[in-house]
Amino acid sequence: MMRLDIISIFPEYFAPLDVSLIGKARERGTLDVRLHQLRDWAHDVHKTVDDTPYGGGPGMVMKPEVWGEAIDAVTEGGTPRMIVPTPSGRPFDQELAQELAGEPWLLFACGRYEGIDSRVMQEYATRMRVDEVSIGDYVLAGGEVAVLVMVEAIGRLLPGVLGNAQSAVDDSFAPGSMRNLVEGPVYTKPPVWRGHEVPAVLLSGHHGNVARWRRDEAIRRTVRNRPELAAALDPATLDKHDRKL
Ligand SMILES: COC(=O)c1ccnc(N)c1
Repeated sequence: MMRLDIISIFPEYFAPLDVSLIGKARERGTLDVRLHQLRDWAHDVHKTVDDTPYGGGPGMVMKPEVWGEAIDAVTEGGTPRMIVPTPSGRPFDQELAQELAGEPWLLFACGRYEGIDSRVMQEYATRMRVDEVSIGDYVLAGGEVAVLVMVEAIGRLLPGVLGNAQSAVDDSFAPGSMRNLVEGPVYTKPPVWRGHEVPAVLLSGHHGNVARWRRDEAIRRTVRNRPELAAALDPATLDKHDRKL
């Protein structure tokens, strides 16, 4: 059972976690998701959670006192792994998703505005693992959508969540045989659709040829769409493939 705590001023953003895979994992008791309204720990009449940045500049910064009270209350002295979504964080990737899927307890701190006062991360790093994590090189209005992305990527890796555990192994970027590779094209019935035929090898029933064709297509697509990943591929793999390109 993994426990997920999410602190946000927009907990309603997380309604989607009640549906589909994550919803089923919660029903099954694989995931224990707890949502918290940050403003519950802001005591002034306006429940203020932000203020102007020291040093000047645009936007607002979230106050350390409010976050400190919220995290203390939510963690009750325990030590979850704390994740703070931010554009300036370490890149979230399949490898980090796999790593986080192995954690018993995650705490997501959703920042809005220009971010959370940096002393909050400093304070909690003294007693738990704190990672600032980015889901890509673009800026959002708040961390909530990033948490939805991470929770879905992590949740589908938990035992019993995916119908077929094998599909997580074959995922694009998955550690092992798909490392630094994206998946190739997929097909289903009918065998011909508007004159477009499914590649014959996939109908051949020859598993060895199918596996080789899939790997070649994965390399081909990686070279085309993600040259920087293809550059990291074992040259022997590419070399064998290139002769066919
Ligand atoms: C406020 O949070 C963000 O804008 C954010 C969080 C995580 N990844 C990003 N690329 C942006």
